[in-house]
Amino acid sequence: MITVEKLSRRYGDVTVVDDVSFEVRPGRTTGFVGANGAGKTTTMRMIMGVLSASAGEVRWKGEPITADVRRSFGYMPEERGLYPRMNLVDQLVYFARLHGLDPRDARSRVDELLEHFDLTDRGSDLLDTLSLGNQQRVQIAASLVHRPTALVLDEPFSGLDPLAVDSMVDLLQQEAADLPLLFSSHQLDLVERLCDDLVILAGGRVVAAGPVDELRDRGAVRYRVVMDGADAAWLRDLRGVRTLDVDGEEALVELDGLKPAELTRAAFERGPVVEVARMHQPLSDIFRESVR
Ligand SMILES: Nc1ncnc2c1ncn2[C@@H]1O[C@H](COP(=O)(O)OP(=O)(O)OP(=O)(O)O)[C@@H](O)[C@H]1O
Repeated sequence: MITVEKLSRRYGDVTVVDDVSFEVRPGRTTGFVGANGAGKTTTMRMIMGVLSASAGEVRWKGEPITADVRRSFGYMPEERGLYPRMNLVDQLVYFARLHGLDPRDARSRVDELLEHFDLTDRGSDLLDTLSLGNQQRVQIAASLVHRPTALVLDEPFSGLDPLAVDSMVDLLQQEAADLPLLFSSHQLDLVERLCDDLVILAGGRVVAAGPVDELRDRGAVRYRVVMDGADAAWLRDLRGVRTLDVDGEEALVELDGLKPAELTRAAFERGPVVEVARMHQPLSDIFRESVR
């Protein structure tokens, strides 16, 4: 487990990361979200030791993190860092060797990853001849080449189409299922789909953190009512309900005194019903409310 404990970073008088604490647990995917400039990259750089902290510390399995432990992590930096004019095999072997794999092990690991990433036939191609999606796959492969103990990925999915995202997610789930995985992203739908835990940063501070399910449950419970061929506007006059939106046969409501079963009964009394469904609060709402 990676523990970030009261981490701060100042530039002159400006504090860009302010007393940030959270945990990244093994076997769990932790999403790191926040508006542009919230401090995500700065925090990740401090976790990786690329940038020193002004205060606070990073721990690994409860102990202060060391350079050796950091070397064992897989890191995908925001500025990337592969060599555009080097072929895939040579550069992945190079990274594996930098991490201490012997030549034979490095080569077999690279072959394994290229196969896994469906890039075997591109092994001798230069990186910059690959599509953006394939270059991102190589970036991920580079972060996995030394069989890391944890993964810290700065916007690994940016610029990818939905199918490329799905295939990257599959690969990560196969290769890194048991590892602590922290990744930053602006794609909230993706974060919602992938993450077990969430850390929301605003202005350098953690404004919400915890399991995604718990964060969702903290918000108001909403119900979607869909009538069959009848206007749903009657919900506006129902006592014990706050109507958030009505669109023809559909309405979104919050219960304000009424019980769920009473809402369902009231709907059936008004006419044919397609559904009365409890809605999870979307992550985008949690995000907006947290950073407000
Ligand atoms: N070397 C630096 N000197 C001064 N300020 C800096 C420096 N590096 C970063 N900052 C500032 O720190 C703040 C946090 O930046 P950071 O890149 O960590 O945010 P972020 O959440 O990763 O943003 P984005 O989503 O846009 O990548 C920003 O206001 C940025 O301008």
